[in-house]
Amino acid sequence: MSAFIELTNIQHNYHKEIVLKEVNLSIPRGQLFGLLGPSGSGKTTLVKIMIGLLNPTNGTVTIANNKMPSLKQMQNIGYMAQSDALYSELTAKENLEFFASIYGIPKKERKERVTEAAKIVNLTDHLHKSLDKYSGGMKRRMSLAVALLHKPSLLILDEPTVGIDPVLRASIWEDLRQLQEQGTTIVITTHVMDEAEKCDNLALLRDGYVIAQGSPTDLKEKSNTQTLEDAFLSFGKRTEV
Ligand SMILES: Nc1ncnc2c1ncn2[C@@H]1O[C@H](COP(=O)(O)OP(=O)(O)OP(=O)(O)O)[C@@H](O)[C@H]1O
Repeated sequence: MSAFIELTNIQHNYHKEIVLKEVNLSIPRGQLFGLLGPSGSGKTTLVKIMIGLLNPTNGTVTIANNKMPSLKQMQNIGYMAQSDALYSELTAKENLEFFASIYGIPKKERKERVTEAAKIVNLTDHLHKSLDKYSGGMKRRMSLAVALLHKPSLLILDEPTVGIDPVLRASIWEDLRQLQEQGTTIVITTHVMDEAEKCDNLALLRDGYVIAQGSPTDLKEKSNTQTLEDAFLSFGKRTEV
């Protein structure tokens, strides 16, 4: 059986800069999968290609055997970008209602979905505040709520916890685990090692290639290292010429 998300020979250039050289990746359904790589290694580019926001220069992406971009699959994806795309002059509730209408959630279901999404991210008591009165962490949680509104089967989160304090970060990870238990496949990008440790499987991205793939334990065992950071360095050395 093929994987839920399959990336084959992905290459991407921005003008003359080759950002992704040859990426092959298989992500099984139901996993919390991490893309780990240093800043500028192409993580955002790769997730944008994965969900059909960006056409790769070469290569193919399939999700549930549908070649991307597929409108059908895009409707099942929740995407949380690195920067919050929210309306600061509107309240949290108005933001959620607006995005619910954009997603095409039927009017009679909207109220319930808005309540549910706010509850998951613990913002129920702050729904009537306008977002210009939200802290950075609250805005990130609101972006997660927006990505969850239409109950996507695939959630793609681009560095969701950047700038978030450790307590909120732990609580977001609890939310993610709960969503995973409900059957959601989650792909997360990070360059933070302790977050990468929490993923079921990881792909290590460097210089436009996936230099290794496996569970955090596998990766440490295979590289005979004690930490993911050392594992990353060790796999990196093997690919150097
Ligand atoms: N729209 C664009 N036009 C031109 N170059 C781009 C564009 N977007 C990204 N790049 C370049 O592609 C490379 C990879 O960027 P990308 O944002 O995918 O990396 P990243 O791993 O997500 O980085 P970070 O962890 O800092 O967010 C960088 O060199 C970046 O400058």
